[in-house]
Amino acid sequence: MRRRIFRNLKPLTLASQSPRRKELLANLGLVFSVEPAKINEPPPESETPKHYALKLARLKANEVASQVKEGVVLAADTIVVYQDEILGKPQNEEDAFRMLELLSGNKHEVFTAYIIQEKSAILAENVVKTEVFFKKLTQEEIKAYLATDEPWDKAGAYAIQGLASYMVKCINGSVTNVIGLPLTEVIEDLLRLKVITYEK
Ligand SMILES: Cc1cn([C@H]2C[C@H](O)[C@@H](COP(=O)(O)OP(=O)(O)OP(=O)(O)O)O2)c(=O)[nH]c1=O
Repeated sequence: MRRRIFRNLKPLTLASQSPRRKELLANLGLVFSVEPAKINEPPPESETPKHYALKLARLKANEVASQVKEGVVLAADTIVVYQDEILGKPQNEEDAFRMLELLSGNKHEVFTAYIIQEKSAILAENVVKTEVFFKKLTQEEIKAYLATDEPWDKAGAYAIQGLASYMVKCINGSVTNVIGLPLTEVIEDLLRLKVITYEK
């Protein structure tokens, strides 16, 4: 039995070090190479969260697209936003604790911006929003979670796909968007741009 819906019409490079993004695409049976973008993420300025995520995704896409010989590059950036405050990856334990205290018992937004680029031409760019509702967390619970290695490389200091899954009461929007790539939209764009097509 075949485990593949899509085949490539063009080579695809994922410009990401994120094991989650790689797994999300690999789960669909997509064929792609991985080339992490080596950029220093600048801190947010006065732009909106949506524009900040797009700015970072553009920087990543540009860096890798300038090096890739053939095909298209897919780059993305995910941020967590609580009442207009952008929560990136936590810097330290104190930072992670503060983030989880903000999210506790509240609604926040997760934005993932993605870019599909070929050489210097941006073929598609999009920002997708998901609303996430957290249960109330106790201090003891946050401490126990922070003792795991899960929060450190995640925006907002949690992983919906991991140990924090029980902390999420409900979401409004795409779950893969929270994990790092809004697959519905990304696949639609890759099909439209004829980077991939359906297997016969
Ligand atoms: C909120 C949330 C974020 N994340 C992850 C997705 C991203 O990997 C990370 C946000 O950081 P990003 O800066 O978007 O990505 P990255 O540094 O991991 O990889 P790269 O820049 O090379 O593409 O947080 C989860 O895995 N689960 C979650 O529930």
